Amino acid sequence: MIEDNKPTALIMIFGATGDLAKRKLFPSIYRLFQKEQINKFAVVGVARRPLSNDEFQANVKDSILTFAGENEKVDEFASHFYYHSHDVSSSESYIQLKEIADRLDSHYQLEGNRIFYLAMAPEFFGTIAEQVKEQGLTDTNGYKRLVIEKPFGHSFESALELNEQIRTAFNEDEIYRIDHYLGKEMVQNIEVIRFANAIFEPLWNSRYISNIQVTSSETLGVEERGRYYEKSGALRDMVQNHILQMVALLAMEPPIRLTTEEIRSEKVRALRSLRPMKKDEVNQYFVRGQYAAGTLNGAQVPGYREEPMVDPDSNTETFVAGKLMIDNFRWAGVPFYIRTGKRMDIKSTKIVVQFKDIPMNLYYKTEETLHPNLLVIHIQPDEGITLLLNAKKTGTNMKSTPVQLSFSNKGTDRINTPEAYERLLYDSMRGDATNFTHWDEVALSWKFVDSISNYWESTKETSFPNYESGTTGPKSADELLEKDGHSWWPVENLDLEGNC
Ligand SMILES: NC(=O)C1=CN([C@@H]2O[C@H](COP(=O)(O)OP(=O)(O)OC[C@H]3O[C@@H](n4cnc5c(N)ncnc54)[C@H](OP(=O)(O)O)[C@@H]3O)[C@@H](O)[C@H]2O)C=CC1
Ligand SMILES: O=C1O[C@H](COP(=O)(O)O)[C@@H](O)[C@H](O)[C@H]1O
Repeated sequence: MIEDNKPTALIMIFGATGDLAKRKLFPSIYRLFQKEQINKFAVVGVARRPLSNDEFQANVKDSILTFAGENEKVDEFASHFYYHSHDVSSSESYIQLKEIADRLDSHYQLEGNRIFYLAMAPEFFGTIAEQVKEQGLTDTNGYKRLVIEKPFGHSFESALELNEQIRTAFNEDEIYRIDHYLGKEMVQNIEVIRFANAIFEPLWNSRYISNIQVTSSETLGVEERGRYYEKSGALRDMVQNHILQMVALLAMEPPIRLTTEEIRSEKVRALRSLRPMKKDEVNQYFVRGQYAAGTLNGAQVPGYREEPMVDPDSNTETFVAGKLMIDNFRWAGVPFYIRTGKRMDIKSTKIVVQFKDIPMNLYYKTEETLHPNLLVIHIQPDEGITLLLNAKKTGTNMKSTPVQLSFSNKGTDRINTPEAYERLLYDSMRGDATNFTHWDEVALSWKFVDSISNYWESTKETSFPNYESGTTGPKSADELLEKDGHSWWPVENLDLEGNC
């Protein structure tokens, strides 16, 4: 059941001295506090390094000033934070953690509600879940919920093993698997655009849609995460989770009700319809890339193989482009093209829905430039929607020109737009699991991705590095669409300022 009143909870953050806690979690809890969406709460930070409560509170304040950009009531906010130095692999200190939790529960009247937020390396996820149960931290009168960060496994097998471990302590409806893309405003908007507009849903199928393109490009390189990324690559890091989640939202059937269960079950059905690939078909549907040195924003940047903790002969992909086919009645024959990569020319996530030309266009096609109708969903950094239509060119004799109808979130209340983590934390406190991934979605996504990664790992890509930093990726990504008579819509030109 979703609680609508101000939720109360004791939030235990495992990994409270880490990067995620500092950059995302503390500022998000602060914003909920500042907006008075929560008032009865306490946070226990857990990590190994020795810190007093005062030192930890000072770190929290520092994070708010740096990443939330405000300091109103920051002392009062930080006073809700406590610290417990604890090695999560040792069972003894969970007993002290339980004592702290029980004390804070009664001090702040938290009704026994507990959130266990795992902001740590994934190898600890299973142990923590088992220990909090064994040491009695989950024996509480209120709710107990596990919020778990990515990566959720490395393959279907490892994800299954992890899932079985955490299920010994938490039921599926108590597990909140974070996919931060599901907290983004415009990702949440996909359903509304589709299902609240009479003009789209009737056209949302293979009769009217030519292809759908999902691009998530980054300018950042692998930074300090070489150790993790070497074992992950772009396929596991971005496609298995964020990109397939966006595809599921675009492809799913309308749910019969807007409940967590119904929405998830439609997403699962869409993921089940993904066309599986045999080994010898992978190259037909997917291409991979790895960045070389290049120039980005005027500065010289190193290639992937020169990054710290990266093998100088690495076979890891930093770019993926693929063609997904969804073999069901609605989508038969419509390719969903996806691409994502690091060190590309711009930071941008966009969805472009390209509609088919209508026969009338033969009549109006007076110029080679006649534009197909496009619906562009701008996920980030700009947020909004653009619809590209054709209209009469002023003063000419029935010549057409593309025109845009644009909506930008910037113009409304962007300042108050909650960040992804803020929404997701709030949802987990309210018991709304809609924007978290269910095990069935995770399992299907891994099975799909495994068929590609197993093949890629067994074959050395001799062309690596195959794209320069600061570009749109390897040529093979363009060729993938050219084979079908399509091409990528250039995301940098499909902006909300009217350029196309
Ligand atoms: N950073 C980000 O932006 C994102 C991170 N994530 C995920 O979030 C998780 C955390 O990432 P991030 O914050 O970057 O990682 P960090 O390496 O910055 O932080 C790791 C944390 O774990 C603690 N820790 C490590 N070993 C132990 C141990 N044995 N017992 C107790 N505490 C321990 C560390 O503190 P200490 O050394 O004091 O013990 C530190 O607080 C990962 O799963 C990552 O994939 C997901 C998306 C984005
Ligand atoms: O999960 C991840 O996402 C980020 C990209 O997130 P965004 O919100 O900035 O688009 C990516 O950089 C990172 O490698 C990956 O682990």
